[in-house]
Amino acid sequence: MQLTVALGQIALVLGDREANLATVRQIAARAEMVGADLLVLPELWGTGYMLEQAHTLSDPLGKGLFEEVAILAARHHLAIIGSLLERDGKQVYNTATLYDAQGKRLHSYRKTHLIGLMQEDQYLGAGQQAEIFDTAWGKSACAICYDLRFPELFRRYALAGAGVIIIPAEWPTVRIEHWRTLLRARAIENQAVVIACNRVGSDRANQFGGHSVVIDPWGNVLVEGDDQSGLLTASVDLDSVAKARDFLPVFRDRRVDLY
Ligand SMILES: O=C(O)CCC(=O)C(=O)O
Repeated sequence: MQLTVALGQIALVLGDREANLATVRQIAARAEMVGADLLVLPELWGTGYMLEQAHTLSDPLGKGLFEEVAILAARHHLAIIGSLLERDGKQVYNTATLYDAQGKRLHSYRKTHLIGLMQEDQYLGAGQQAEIFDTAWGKSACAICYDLRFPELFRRYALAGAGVIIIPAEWPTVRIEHWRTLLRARAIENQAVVIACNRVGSDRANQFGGHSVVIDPWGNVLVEGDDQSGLLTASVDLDSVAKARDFLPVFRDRRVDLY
């Protein structure tokens, strides 16, 4: 089975939900035109890192910007995933949601590793769940930006059967080589398709580096952006996951008696 992925590598306007939604509406229309099955958006695409206003800039699941994504998914007949500020009572989370091509929410994931370097831990709650989910293209999982530095999360997903791991991000230019290296490592070590969308542009503190990618289970980069905004597309062979895992059975060969 082939999956056509579109990566919406966009610049964001800090705290301006309407402007960012307008950009995403255009990107979703373009993703439909290129025949994408799945559109991936960056982390916190609605607001960027304006965390001191997280409460007022957030929405409960299913409302506000979450509802707008559901509408776009159904309108353009494609699945959409990206993260937004989610309000649940007094707490706010950095939450990635996957909507299917009918606009139904299939999964939500609250970022589990909050990055102190960007004050996330001061303003947001940490997710307490890391589960895989079923999609039209098979078992998949989600991680958000800083989560990429924690291989245990990805191994958990792979052992649970996920063959596709999707990562929305706001990764700064200054550490972009970590991003590129770790993404390939997560794909190779877990024999998984890794789909990662990073923003571009800048905010008060950082320049963001783009280099959104789709990587196959052998670590081949199927498409990679530069540091400019744009829509990137790739078609990925999902059968390659089972083939790689059969050919080189590293999960079987782990020494769980030692570690
Ligand atoms: O780990 C990094 O270097 C960047 C992570 C990050 O920017 C984030 O989680 O938002």
